[in-house]
Amino acid sequence: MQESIPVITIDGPSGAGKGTVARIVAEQLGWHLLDSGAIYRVLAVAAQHHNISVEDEESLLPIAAHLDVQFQICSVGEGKVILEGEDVSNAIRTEEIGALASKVAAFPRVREALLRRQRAFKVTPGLVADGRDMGTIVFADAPVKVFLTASAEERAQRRFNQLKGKGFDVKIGRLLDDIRLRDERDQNRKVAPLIPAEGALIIDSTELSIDEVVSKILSFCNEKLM
Ligand SMILES: Nc1ncnc2c1ncn2[C@@H]1O[C@H](COP(=O)(O)OP(=O)(O)OP(=O)(O)O)[C@@H](O)[C@H]1O
Ligand SMILES: Nc1ccn([C@@H]2O[C@H](COP(=O)(O)O)[C@@H](O)[C@H]2O)c(=O)n1
Repeated sequence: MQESIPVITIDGPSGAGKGTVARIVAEQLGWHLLDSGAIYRVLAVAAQHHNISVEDEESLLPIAAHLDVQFQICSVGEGKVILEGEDVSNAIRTEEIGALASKVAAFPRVREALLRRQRAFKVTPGLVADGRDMGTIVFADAPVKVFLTASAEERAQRRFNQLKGKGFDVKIGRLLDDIRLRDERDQNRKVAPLIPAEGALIIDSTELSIDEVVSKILSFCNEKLM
């Protein structure tokens, strides 16, 4: 029965550490993982491939409805994203694609078209889902909801370290501007804005290590699920 499958939702702004802690929590519990931002990023790349403007909701709809994407698990914590047969795992991780993703994500009908695909990740024994509206919309009935945040400066620094480590040529000032712009767009859009879900545990990770955040989430889970 689909209803009895537990879901932990982790929402929050870009660079707060959602993906990192979601992966660790999912590994520790042996549950499935949904990186919902990757779906919006893939849609932005697909729009580029098909020469469709990210401002054109009507033309984005058929691509969103029939997105030919596979999320392949290669080894623990490692996955490949395949769009129309092409490995786009690195291509979707740039800040440029993050910004385009937040534009396509502002369209209500695009979000609607991607709902079923996201909900299909809810399979036994459980799911850890990270994004912007996991606890408010996609899995509104989840028993455990977390809102993870950090200062914009800290998030820009983390993103800088992450992208540098992957060999991208990035500037911290530009990253901070991008993060602020994306926060603004995600928080103020008309549909599924980035806000904490009712009952969510709010964690400010500015001064916390990854392990400390994971431990807070696991304690909250124990409290809610036991
Ligand atoms: N508490 C923390 N302290 C220091 N670094 C962290 C912490 N949490 C995450 N990081 C690092 O910050 C970077 C960004 O984290 P992550 O990609 O998980 O963020 P995110 O919230 O999923 O971002 P996005 O929504 O844009 O995908 C990663 O390199 C990660 O290792
Ligand atoms: N549930 C979600 C997840 C993501 N988005 C939008 O996609 C952008 C990229 O997401 P990342 O988590 O990979 O950075 C993000 O800025 C959001 O606009 C969303 O709307 N809902």
